[in-house]
This record gives sequence, structure tokens and C-alpha cells, in this order.
Amino acid sequence: MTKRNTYNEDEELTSRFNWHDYARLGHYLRPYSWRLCFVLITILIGNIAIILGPYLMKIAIDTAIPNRNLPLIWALSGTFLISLVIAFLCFRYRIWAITEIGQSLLIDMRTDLFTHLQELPFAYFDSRPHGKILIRVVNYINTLSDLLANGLVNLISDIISVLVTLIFMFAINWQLTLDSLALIPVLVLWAYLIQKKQRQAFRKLSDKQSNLNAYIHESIAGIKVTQGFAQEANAIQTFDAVADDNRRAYMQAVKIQYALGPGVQNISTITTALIYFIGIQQLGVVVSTGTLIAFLGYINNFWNPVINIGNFYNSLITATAYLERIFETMDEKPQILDAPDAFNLPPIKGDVRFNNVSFRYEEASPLTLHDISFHAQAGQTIALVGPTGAGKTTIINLLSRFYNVTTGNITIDNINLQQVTLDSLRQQMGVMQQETFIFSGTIMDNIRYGRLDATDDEVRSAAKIARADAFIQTLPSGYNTTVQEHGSSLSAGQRQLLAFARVLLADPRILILDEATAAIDTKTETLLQEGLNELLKGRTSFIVAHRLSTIQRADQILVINHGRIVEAGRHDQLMAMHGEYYRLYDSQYQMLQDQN
Ligand SMILES: Nc1ncnc2c1ncn2[C@@H]1O[C@H](COP(=O)(O)OP(=O)(O)OP(=O)(O)O)[C@@H](O)[C@H]1O
Repeated sequence: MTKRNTYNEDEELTSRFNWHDYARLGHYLRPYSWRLCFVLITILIGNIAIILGPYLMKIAIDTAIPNRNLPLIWALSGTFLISLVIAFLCFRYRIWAITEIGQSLLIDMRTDLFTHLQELPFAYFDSRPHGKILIRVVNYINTLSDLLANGLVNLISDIISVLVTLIFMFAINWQLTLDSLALIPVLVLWAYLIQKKQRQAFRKLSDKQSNLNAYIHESIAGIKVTQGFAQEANAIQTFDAVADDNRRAYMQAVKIQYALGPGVQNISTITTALIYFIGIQQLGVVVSTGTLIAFLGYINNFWNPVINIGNFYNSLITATAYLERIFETMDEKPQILDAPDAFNLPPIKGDVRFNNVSFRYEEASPLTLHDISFHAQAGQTIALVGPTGAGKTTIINLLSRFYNVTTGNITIDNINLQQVTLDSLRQQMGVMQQETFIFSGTIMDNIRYGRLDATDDEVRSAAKIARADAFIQTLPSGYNTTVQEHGSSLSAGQRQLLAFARVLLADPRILILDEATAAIDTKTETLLQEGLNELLKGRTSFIVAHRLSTIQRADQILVINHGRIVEAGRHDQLMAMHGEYYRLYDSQYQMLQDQN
């Protein structure tokens, strides 16, 4: 796992690109190999059709025209026309087929990356801005798919063009052909010399693009805070700085990239001039007029694909910077994995034990939890209370194995969580985080997220029990009302009621709930309390509790401070102890009670 990163820091690359990694890309091309072969055959046919042109011209100039051979001139013209039509059809097919293969490759790669992201642990998403993940899945993959489909086929087609042209050139005049190739070694050396600098420049550019994306993503997510504190000017200033970094990296990368293009152009022009010079000197001696004209046509046919190959080489170097990042994400290990001999957790009763659990978020950081031990009997409600940052959320995150414990173990019905499959564990748990996430879609879809095969009636009945039905009925289209991602059109209380309904539908044996602290009106508070009471019935529940009534009714209250359980018991027991809970209650909860 890389170290934590922000929009104003370039990411460290965990493994540098290795040329062998291009072989990995072959895996994506394999399903399309037959179609690609077919495309290449059409390219070969198209090339031969085009390359025939100068040869037909040579026959016309050297033989047909001097001999006034009209039938031959007609035959040559007809052949030329047919070759143009064939070349056109082959070209059209190639564009269509390559676009389709490119799009399919894009989906394949993006699906792989997206699927892999679904399996990565919270820790991966904790450690970097989400904008930096987004740019890999969207922009970088786009670049690569273009390189793979279009670039690769163009490359092969250009190589074929160069080879076929060379054959024709050698056939016409081998000395002139060798003269034309004299400067190729200079070109190869030039490309080799600049490639390292070019790779570095594009790696830097990809970092800066990633930073820019991260900042834009973060600013949009935080726009309400920005506007709330009237910090727009500050945001724009930061944006300008990040965008300017990006511009500078781009200019530097392009400066190096363009060092190759004009190099190829210059060498091609010098070579053409050289052939004119040598050809005209030898005209009529060893070179006929037709040969020279045809040869000059071939020189053009030869250099155009060579220039394209140079461009492909440039794109390859550019894409390497993106490929490094894509493979880096794909190689990121999903740290929370099923053990090789993991079995499915059988239907549980919900007896939970924490046995001397300690935990740290990162290898080098100090422990967040120290030696946590407690026993929750099936059906009990456990409230976790304590000051902010004490470790309450961390404890409940370990129970769902969003993170693995560092030492100690957690058991459910005496089965160690490390021994069971993640799916079978999480299917029996209902987790409600403090921030209820609403997906874009209808209210019905959002509740059904708890159990995808639930019928509409089951969704409605869960909503009724969770006390969400009443407000849903008041929405313009009831259950079919569309809500936006994050549920910005709903109130905090309404979002929580929806989350209750979602969890009720899933009907988990163990409920994990991080209670929202947001102050809500008394009516909604009553509704939420009623909904919550329904939710708790018959389940083992762990609640990071802020609501007084939840705390007072809990079977056990665990008071957490500095990552340790400092007190445990029922409300009246803890009050009688006059310890940490008493003080906490006195300062914090008394205030809440007064508000209620
Ligand atoms: N993803 C994370 N990576 C690293 N440290 C974290 C992470 N999440 C929380 N922490 C740290 O772990 C400690 C415990 O955090 P936790 O969220 O468990 O506290 P909490 O008791 O639930 O607090 P609150 O009541 O404010 O939600 C804090 O010091 C916090 O900074």
C-alpha cells in the first residue's frame, strides 16, 4: 500500500514500468486475434492496391506512352481505377473494425479495473484522493485502448507498407534503395536517445493530470463548504496553481515529444533530395525517367508509414506513463481476502466475542485499539460511547472485517471471522454508517439495495415498519421518486429512515449502526426512535450511540477512550460508579436530554 497522498503531492510509483509489462496487454488482445488477423489481411490487400500506382505509372511512362500503345494505356488506367476502389473498401473496413475492437478492449480493461476496485479494502480508498482513482478508470484507459486497437493495427499496417514498398523499391533499383535507407540508423539512434527523458516527462505529466483531477473532484464534493465559508476565491487560486503545474508538465513533455517528429520529417526530406540528386545525375545511364518518377513515388510511400511508426513510438512512450498507473492499481492486493481454506459462515445466532483485539491502521502508525475484549450475547444491544476519536467506529469496522485485526481475534457463534468467507459474513450483517449513502435512482431502488430480490410489496412493508413510508408518500412520485447521488433532495432524518428500511429488508442477524449526531426535530427524532426500536428487535446490535434513549436501553454500554474499554455495564451500573461514563453523561448527554 502506498503512503497517504493528496492533490498537491505527486503519487509515488510503487513499481516502475517494465517493458515486459507490454506483454500483459497481449492478454486483452487475445480474444480479438482472429478479427485483427482479418483486418491485417485487408490492410495488406489495400496496401498492395495503393503501391501498384507508381509501378503502373512507370510502365506507362517507359513503355506504353513512347510506343503509343493505346490498349496498354487503357488497361493500365483500368487497373489503376480498380486498385483505388479496392484500397478504398479495405480502408473503410479497417476503420470500422478497429473502432469496434477498440471499444470492446476499452470495456474489457475498464471492467477488469472496476471489478478489482470493488475488492480493494477501505484502506486503499482511505489513502488517496478519489479523483486519482477516477482518472485511471476513465482517462488512462481511454488512451490505452486507442493505442492498443488503433495504434497497434496502424503499426502493423505501416510495417507492412514499409516492407511491401521496400520490395518494390529493390525490384526497381537496389542502389537507389540503399541510398534511401542511409539515414535510418541516425533516426533510430535519435529515438533511443530521447526515450528516457520522454518517459520521465510523461510520467510527471500523468502525475500532474492526476493531481488536477483530484482537486476538481474534491472541490465539487466540498462545494457546499466552500460556498458556506465564502472561500470561492481561495478555491480558484488553488485550482489555478494546480492547473498551471499541469500546463508546465504538458509543455515540457510535448517539447521532448516533438523532438522526434521533425527529426523524422527532416531525414525524409534530405533523403528525397538525395534521391533527386543521385537519380538526375544517373538519368539515362542506369536510371530511366519512369524508374526515377516511380522511385520518388515510393520514397513518399516509404516515409509516410515511417513517420507514422515514429508517432506510434511516441504514443507508446506516452501511454507507458498511464499503463504504469493502471497496472499499479490492478496489482494492488485486496488485503482483506478469504483464507485459502475459508468456509461459509452458517446461519448465525449472533453471539459476538472480541478477544484481546488490538489494531493499527497503518504498519508504521501507533495502535488505535488496545486489547479490546467483550462478549455480546445473541440479541443484545451494545452501545459504544466515548469522546470523539476514541475508537468506536474502528471497533465496529473490525466486526465487518473492513479491516483485519492486528492481534487478537473476533468470533461470531464461536467461529473466528478470519476463517469464514467475507461474503457469507457480510450477508448476515447490516451496516449503517453515519453518513447514509443514497445512490442515484428511485426511492424504491435505494431501499431494495438491502436485498435485490425483494418485491415492491416487501420494500413498502419494510419502509412502513421503519417509519419511512409516511414521508415517502408525500414525495411527488412516492416510491418512484428519483433521488440524486448522496440524496441531496432529502433531509438528514429522511435519509436515515431510508437506511433503516434498507437494513430491515436485508434482515441481518447482526446490526451495526453508527448513529448520526445531527440535531433533528422532535417529530423526526420520535420517528427515528420508533424505526430504530423495530430495527433492533431480535438482533445483536452494535451502536455507536449518541441518542440518550438508545444508550439507556442498551444491554451493555462500552465506554471507549484512547482505544481502550475503560468501563462496561448498564446505564444505572455505570452511573453508580461515578467514573468516566458518569462524567461523559453529565457533560454531554445531560445537555442532549435538556434539548429533548
Ligand atoms: N481510515 C483511517 N486511517 C487512519 N486513522 C484513522 C482512520 N479512521 C480513523 N482513524 C483514527 O483512529 C482513531 C479512532 O477513530 P474512530 O473513527 O474509530 O473514532 P470514533 O470514536 O468513532 O470517533 P467519532 O465519535 O468522532 O466518530 C482516531 O484517532 C482517528 O484519527
